[in-house]
Amino acid sequence: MAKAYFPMFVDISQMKIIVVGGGTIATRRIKTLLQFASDITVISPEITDQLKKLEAAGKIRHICRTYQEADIAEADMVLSAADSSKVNNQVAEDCKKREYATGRKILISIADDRSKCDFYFPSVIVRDEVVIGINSGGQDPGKVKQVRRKLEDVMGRGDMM
Ligand SMILES: C[C@@]1(CC(=O)O)C2=NC(=C\c3[nH]c(c(CCC(=O)O)c3CC(=O)O)Cc3[nH]c(c(CC(=O)O)c3CCC(=O)O)/C=C3\N/C(=C\2)[C@@H](CCC(=O)O)[C@]3(C)CC(=O)O)/[C@H]1CCC(=O)O
Ligand SMILES: NC(=O)c1ccc[n+]([C@@H]2O[C@H](COP(=O)([O-])OP(=O)(O)OC[C@H]3O[C@@H](n4cnc5c(N)ncnc54)[C@H](O)[C@@H]3O)[C@@H](O)[C@H]2O)c1
Repeated sequence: MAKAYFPMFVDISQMKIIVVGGGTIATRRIKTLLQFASDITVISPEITDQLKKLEAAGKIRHICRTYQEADIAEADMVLSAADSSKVNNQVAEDCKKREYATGRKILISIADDRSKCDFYFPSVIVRDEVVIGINSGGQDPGKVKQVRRKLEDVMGRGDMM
C-alpha cells in the first residue's frame, strides 16, 4: 500500500456533525454515523426518502436549503456530499478558514476529492461490541466494499448494514 492510514477508533457520540447534501452518499454515511453519533444535521434542498424517515423519527435534523458558510461554524465534523464539486470545495475551504479563525479542529470528509479529506470515511461492520473499520488509504473504495461484503458473508449480515 502506498500510504496506509492508521485505524483510530474515536468517540464521536458528543460531536456536532454537519452533512452537506442529502443524496445517495450522504444517506449511506448518515446510516453508518447514527450507530455512533446523535447530533447530525443535514443541509440540503432535497433529501432521500430514507433521510425523510430518519428526520420524522427524530434521528437527524434537516435544514431544507442550499449550503451557507455559517452552517459549519459550530461543527466538530463536516461531511460534504453535494453533487457539485464547487459546493464541496467551498465547504472544505470554509472549514479550513473557520479552523484558522478559531484554532478549533473540524474533521472534514469531502466525498468527491480525497485530497481534501482530513480522514477517510470507513466501511463499517458492527457486531455486538465489535466494530470493524475497513479502508484502502483512498486508493480503492470499490475493493473496500468487496472486502466488507466478504466479511459479512463470513460473519452474517447485521441489521444495520
Ligand atoms: C468505504 C466507503 C464508505 C462510504 O462512503 O460509506 C467509501 N467509498 C465507498 C464506496 C465507493 N466510493 C466510490 C465508489 C465508486 C467507484 C468504485 O467502485 O471504486 C464506491 C463504490 C460504491 O459506491 O458502490 C468512488 C469514490 N470514492 C471516493 C472518490 C473521490 C476520490 O477518490 O477523490 C470517488 C470517486 C467519486 C466520483 O465519481 O467523483 C473517495 C472516498 N471514498 C471513501 C469511502 C474514502 C476512502 C476510503 C477508502 O479508500 O478506503 C474517500 C477517499 C473519501 C471519503 O469520501 O471519505 C464506501 C464503501 C462502503 C461499503 O459499501 O462498505
Ligand atoms: N466517496 C464516495 O464514496 C463516492 C462515491 C460515489 C460518488 N461520490 C461523489 O459524492 C457526491 C454525491 O454523490 P451522490 O450520488 O450522493 O449524489 P446525489 O445526486 O444523490 O446527491 C446530491 C445531493 O446534494 C444536494 N445538493 C446539491 N447542491 C447543494 C448545495 N448547494 N447545498 C447543499 N446540498 C446540495 C442535492 O440536493 C442532493 O441531495 C458526488 O460528488 C459524487 O461524485 C462519492
